[in-house]
Formats: sequence, structure tokens, C-alpha cells
Amino acid sequence: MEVRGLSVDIGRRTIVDDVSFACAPGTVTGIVGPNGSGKSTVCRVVYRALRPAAGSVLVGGRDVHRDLSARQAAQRVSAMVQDGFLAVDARVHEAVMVGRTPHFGPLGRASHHDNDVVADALDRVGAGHLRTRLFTALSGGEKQRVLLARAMAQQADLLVLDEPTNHLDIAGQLELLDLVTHLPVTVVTVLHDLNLAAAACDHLLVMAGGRLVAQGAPAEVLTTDLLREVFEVHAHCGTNPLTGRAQLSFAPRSACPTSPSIALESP
Ligand SMILES: Nc1ncnc2c1ncn2[C@@H]1O[C@H](COP(=O)(O)OP(=O)(O)OP(=O)(O)O)[C@@H](O)[C@H]1O
Repeated sequence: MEVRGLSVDIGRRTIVDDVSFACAPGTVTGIVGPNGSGKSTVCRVVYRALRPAAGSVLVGGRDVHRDLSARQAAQRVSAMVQDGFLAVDARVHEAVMVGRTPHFGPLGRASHHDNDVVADALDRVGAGHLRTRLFTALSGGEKQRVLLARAMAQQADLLVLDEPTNHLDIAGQLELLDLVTHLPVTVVTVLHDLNLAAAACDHLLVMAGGRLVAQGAPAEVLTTDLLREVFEVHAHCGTNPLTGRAQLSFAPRSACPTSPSIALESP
């Protein structure tokens, strides 16, 4: 997947400005950045919910906005988003079946294969026992799992996740990211928790003010200087003793008014 020169205007305001990046097949790319920096907007363009003012999103070499119909794009790109469609009184298995719609035949009906894919997706997210429950009656964490199952059931090559760990307890967050990182697809995910991003992602994109200000491997990108400039926090960059991945500790700027980055630098 490749994003080239993406810009998005809303009204007279440019909210995403000339963003370019590429994701190697099967990798996990994290988008991080402060509130309002444009992360979700980039995702919305990638999963075709929003047209860009300029630039393109190429999946398998084809522009999802110009070369593909909505159905073709949905066969290649699936999304798990916060403001999902599911306010209606659907049972969980019906909600996940919506992910199969781009694969339905001319009669528009689910086949035995579609039922199997839905059941498998629910089992893989640990929600098989919820299949006959009403979606609207689930807890926030249960809804997150079902929304992930719906995106997985779509069986697209590219999976876009916008804050997928919202509402999940710590075990649920780690399990979900472990599951996502082992899927045989390319993943782009917005994450607010920088330690989860460092643990789960092969590549990080850092956004600020609608622009891409850094990208690379988590340990290269998440420096004390970048965290101070972009996120306005003091940070210590260490190593997680359990996983060997980058691990960050934070303090508010007010906690270290003088020489903060020196005081908090790794020994
Ligand atoms: N439909 C819209 N109309 C007007 N402004 C919008 C719209 N969608 C997004 N914006 C603005 O564009 C900017 C980027 O929003 P976006 O949701 O992409 O940021 P974000 O980085 O995902 O934020 P957060 O971390 O808070 O979820 C924000 O200032 C937001 O208010």
C-alpha cells in the first residue's frame, strides 16, 4: 500500500497536508500524534470514506478512489472505526456478516462459506460466545472485539484500525494487538498509547498539525526530542525488560521546568 502526496481540505482549512508513506505487505504501520493532528482523516481517505483534495492511495498498484468501485475497494481495504455503523439492533453474527457484503454473489445472500468466515472471525477475537447477543447491549470492550471481527471477516488485504484498543482492559489491549500483528494482512493503525505502538508496530508515522513530521522504526522515531516537540511531554526512552521493545516513561512539562531532557535522559 502506498499513499502519495495526500491532502485533505475541509471548508477552507487544509487538515492533512502532503502526506506520503508506504507499507510493505504484511507489516504493521502505526499512526501516532497529538489530538487533532489528522490521523483519523488519513485513515478515512485510505478506507475511502473521504476523498482527498490531492494525492492518491494505491493498494496493489490501483488507486482506491479512481480505479476501484466501492465494492472492489471494500474487497481490498477493511476498517475498524470508532463511530461504526452499529447503532441498529443487530445480533452480533449479523453485525459481523456485514463485513462479508463485498463478497456476496448476485443474489446478495450469505453462503455457508460466509457463515463459516463469520464464525471463525468471532472465535479468533474471543467473541464466539457473543454471537446471538444484541450488539447494542455489549460492553465497550466486547463491541471492540466484534468490530474487529467484522473487519477481519471482510478478508481484505489492508486492514485500517482507528484506535482499536479503546475500551479494552490491559489484557484485551495486548491480546488484540498480538492478534492483529499475526494476521496475514497489511495493517495501518492509529494508536494513542505510544508504548503499545512501540510494541506492536514495525513502522511508525508521527503526525502533527496535519503533516507527517517523522517516520521509521519505533525505537528510531520515539526520541526524547521528538516527544518533547510533538507531544509536549518529557520522556525517558528505555527498553521493556519483558519484551526488549522500546518503552517510554512520561512526565508533564510542569514536572521538570528546567533541563528536563538532560535530567530524564537514559543513563
Ligand atoms: N468533518 C470535519 N469538519 C470540520 N473539521 C474536521 C472534520 N473532520 C476533522 N476535522 C478537523 O480536522 C482536524 C484533524 O482531525 P482528525 O480527527 O483527523 O485528528 P486526529 O489526529 O485523529 O485526532 P484525535 O487524536 O483527537 O482523534 C481536527 O482539527 C478536526 O477538528
